[in-house]
Amino acid sequence: MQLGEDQLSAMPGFSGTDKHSTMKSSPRVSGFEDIPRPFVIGVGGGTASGKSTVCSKIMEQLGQNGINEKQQQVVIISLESFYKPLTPEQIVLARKGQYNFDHPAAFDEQMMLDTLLDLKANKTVQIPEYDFKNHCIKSETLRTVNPTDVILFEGILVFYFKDIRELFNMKLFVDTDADTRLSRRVLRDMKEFGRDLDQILRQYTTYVKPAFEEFCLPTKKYADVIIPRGADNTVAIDLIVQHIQELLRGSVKSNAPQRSRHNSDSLVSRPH
Ligand SMILES: Nc1ncnc2c1ncn2[C@@H]1O[C@H](COP(=O)(O)OP(=O)(O)O)[C@@H](O)[C@H]1O
Ligand SMILES: Nc1ccn([C@@H]2O[C@H](COP(=O)(O)O)[C@@H](O)[C@H]2O)c(=O)n1
Repeated sequence: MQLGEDQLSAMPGFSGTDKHSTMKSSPRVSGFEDIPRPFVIGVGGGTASGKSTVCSKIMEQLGQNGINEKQQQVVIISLESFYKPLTPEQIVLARKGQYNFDHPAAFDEQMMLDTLLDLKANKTVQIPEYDFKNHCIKSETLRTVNPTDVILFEGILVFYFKDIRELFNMKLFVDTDADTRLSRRVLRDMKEFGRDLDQILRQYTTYVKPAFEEFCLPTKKYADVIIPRGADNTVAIDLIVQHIQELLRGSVKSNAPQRSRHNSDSLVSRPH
């Protein structure tokens, strides 16, 4: 499904056309005709910087929360879905905080690339869901992701892999102070994953922090937009949401002739 004018104009903050004053208030910016669909946004940043929270806020402001997955026009995909499976020996190490989940080699780059290429080709894909408590993929659940308008792909190393980095149409880096990230990470790992403080701090100092400095932080230079303070930065999030809405407005127009659509996706004609 593609975002139609009706749905877009229902989005909070959408300042586009109405049926009587097409484009008068917000002229189409040249170049938007070529906006790809889906529009893929990479969201990088250190652990617990607020990547997921920023993505959720973007979804919410695009009016996408609480919508049936099949009808969602914006989806969030997380890098953790692409962790390589661990051997029994590695699981033992992981339980003691002695496995490096922050190294690029921990991820299945090929699977990530294939999945993103399929999504870019508007194919339906199945994505594993990750279980942080047990350090493995939830074998019983594969998430189906249908062709969509916007993909938010978030994770610590989304900009590390060149092939994947080049697939993004927009790159955001969530930049949150390291002390804040560590304190959030400790609370999250204890509350949500039932880990003990010793294990969390050992893993953080041995692997998480050095890998952040070696592999994640250097990718900040690829970002189009850096978001200081993460989800607290409502100004940045509002601007990004507005920009996505503008882009989608262009995309709706340019893709219309090639795609079948439902009546509810009615488009308002625009001057060229
Ligand atoms: N602005 C914020 N203020 C307070 N807590 C936050 C904020 N942003 C995120 N958190 C909390 O910090 C933890 C990590 O946030 P999350 O968005 O999952 O980060 P990431 O996806 O980068 O790992 C979560 O428990 C989340 O609820
Ligand atoms: N079994 C696992 C898998 C990953 N981690 C840590 O998760 C972090 C990445 O997720 P964020 O939401 O924080 O971006 C990464 O730093 C890994 O150390 C883990 O602890 N256990």
